[in-house]
Amino acid sequence: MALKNLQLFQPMNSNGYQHRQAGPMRAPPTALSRSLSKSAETLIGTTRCGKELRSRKARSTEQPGGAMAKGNSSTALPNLTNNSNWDGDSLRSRSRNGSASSRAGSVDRSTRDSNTTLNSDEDNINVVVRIRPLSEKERKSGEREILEFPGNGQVICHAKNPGQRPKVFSYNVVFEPLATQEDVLEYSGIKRLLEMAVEGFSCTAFCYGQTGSGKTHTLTGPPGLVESGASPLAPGQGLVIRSFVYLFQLINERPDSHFVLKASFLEIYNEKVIDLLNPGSARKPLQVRWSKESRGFYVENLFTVDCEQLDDLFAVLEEGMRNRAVGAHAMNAHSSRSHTVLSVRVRRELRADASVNCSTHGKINFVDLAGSEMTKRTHSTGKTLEEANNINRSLMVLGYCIAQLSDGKKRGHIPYRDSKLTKLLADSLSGNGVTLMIACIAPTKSNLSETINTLRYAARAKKIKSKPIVKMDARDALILSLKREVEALQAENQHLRTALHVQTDYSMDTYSHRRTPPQIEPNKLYQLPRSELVDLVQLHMDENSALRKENTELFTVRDQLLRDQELLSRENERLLKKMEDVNTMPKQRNAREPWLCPFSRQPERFSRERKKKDKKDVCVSDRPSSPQDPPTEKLAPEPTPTNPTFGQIQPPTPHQTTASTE
Ligand SMILES: Nc1ncnc2c1ncn2[C@@H]1O[C@H](COP(=O)(O)OP(=O)(O)OP(=O)(O)O)[C@@H](O)[C@H]1O
Repeated sequence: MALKNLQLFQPMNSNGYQHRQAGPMRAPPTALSRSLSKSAETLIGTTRCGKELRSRKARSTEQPGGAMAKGNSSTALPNLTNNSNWDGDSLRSRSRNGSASSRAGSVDRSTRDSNTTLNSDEDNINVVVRIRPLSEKERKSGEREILEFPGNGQVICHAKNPGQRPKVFSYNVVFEPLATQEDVLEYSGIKRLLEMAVEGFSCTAFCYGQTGSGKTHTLTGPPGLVESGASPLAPGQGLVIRSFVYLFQLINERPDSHFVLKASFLEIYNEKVIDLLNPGSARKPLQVRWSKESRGFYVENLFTVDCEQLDDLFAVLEEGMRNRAVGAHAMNAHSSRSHTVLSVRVRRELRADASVNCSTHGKINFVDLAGSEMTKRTHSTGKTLEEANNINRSLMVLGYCIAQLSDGKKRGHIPYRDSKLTKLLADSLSGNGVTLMIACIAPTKSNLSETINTLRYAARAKKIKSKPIVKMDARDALILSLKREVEALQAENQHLRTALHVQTDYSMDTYSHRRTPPQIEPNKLYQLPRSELVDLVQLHMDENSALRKENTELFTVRDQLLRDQELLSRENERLLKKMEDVNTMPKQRNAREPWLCPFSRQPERFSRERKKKDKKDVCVSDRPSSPQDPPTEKLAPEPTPTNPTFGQIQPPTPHQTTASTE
């Protein structure tokens, strides 16, 4: 009924979002339970960022796990399948090895979108694949390409030996080597993630793949581009900068809401979490802790930066990129030696209706994973070897978590706690978040086994299901949902009353003594003392249950009336049928055989007399009936109505009809 259909936000309704009931109201946390971040003053000078960024640094008031102050409540969410960005069959290509001549031919979108199989409650992780072009080094050494893209989101890996069968994988979208950075923004589904982050969802985009496969290139462009301060519209700029531009575009399109953006940037280097916005000279690691309140992991004392303008986000990215650990090895001269997580929290304060303001807490994470590497091939030794081992270990744990999560039936313990990376990605992988995985691969024969590993990894991740939820303050959610429910019930009851012609009026009937909640001025809700707030909630709840009761009563009346109507219409039909039968009979016979007239009161008596006569007729009949006799026409059986008007007119039996004609 009304409650089931209740949605907290209009935009969500239109997208078919589902409602998850607000949890019980919780008391705001104490200041101590919030995570603290270092004050701006103590940090100036420790970072190499420009003045602009420093001026934005502020003490964070955010709660562990993402929500800013107060408890969280949730509302469920939309299906990635509906993403309008995913239209474009013209982009499908049948090119081989990226030989597509047109730009349009460089993106391959599956028409068999796996998400279409999902029900509205659950969403799958969206997985796309990007294949980098041959590097100069590979070209010079005459490396062979072994990937084929037949379209429909498929990637075919040809085996090293001609006798072996090729392996076929399929994904939502495949970006062939000629795909541009802009293509990735348009067709990867990242725009949808950003829209959802603005609506209050927790979203994550992460790049996975072997070392040198193009993860960092996809997220931030070629080495040094971001740090050089190049224009955000430069063709090489990666997904992060492009997403920032789109995020601000979304924000500017919503003048009815007030947005607060906060960004943080960290890296996990050798299993230590380092704040990239404030690494300090000693690069002191931060602790990853579990928050009972938000039921998630968070990084203690992580620095956050208020970002009022687009430039602030650029500055955060630039600063973090300068501070992240990069090294060289045989397979990549600018190899990331750590996993990085850039988070932008989006707090949206919107006026839900005339009297209630509420806020949502969305988030978008960009995760650049360090590449898995075969230490033999990268010739890693010493420090690089230690880094590689840590990278591989954490990726192995991530792989294990993905395998467990994707195995819907046998889901057992998920070892998030086994690495810092999985602790921080737990939220995105496990349930409440919306996740995009960009699997990056190299096209060459020498990378075949790593490529197959990545594609398998991605195929497994594609099976993970999640139920994204909007995070909003519990108190706001509760009041808002009660108000919406009251309105929906009132509208429904009014409709029923009109339909049933029931004359009830709130001012006149038993409902009139009920106290109705007062109209609270916009923006005043927060100023109400706690006792009044509790009273307000109580009033809404009372009104709600009274309306629900009335609703049930009205439905009972309506059901009874519907039943009566059904009986009447059945009787009507029966009578009409009889009328037709009568009209098709010859008139004379009707005159002689009054029991065929449905409106006569005589037939009952006649039929009893007739029965006696028939018995005699049977005795004097010419011959007994035989199985070869044509079947005699039967009249429709009578209904057995409960209505007393039924059953008074008995039609003649088939035998009587036959006898009368003889
Ligand atoms: N799509 C692409 N177009 C052009 N050049 C690319 C593309 N993808 C990757 N490259 C180039 O390939 C090289 C390796 O890419 P990148 O550093 O992004 O790999 P990675 O997967 O991040 O490696 P690692 O895990 O070692 O950090 C870089 O010079 C990068 O510019």
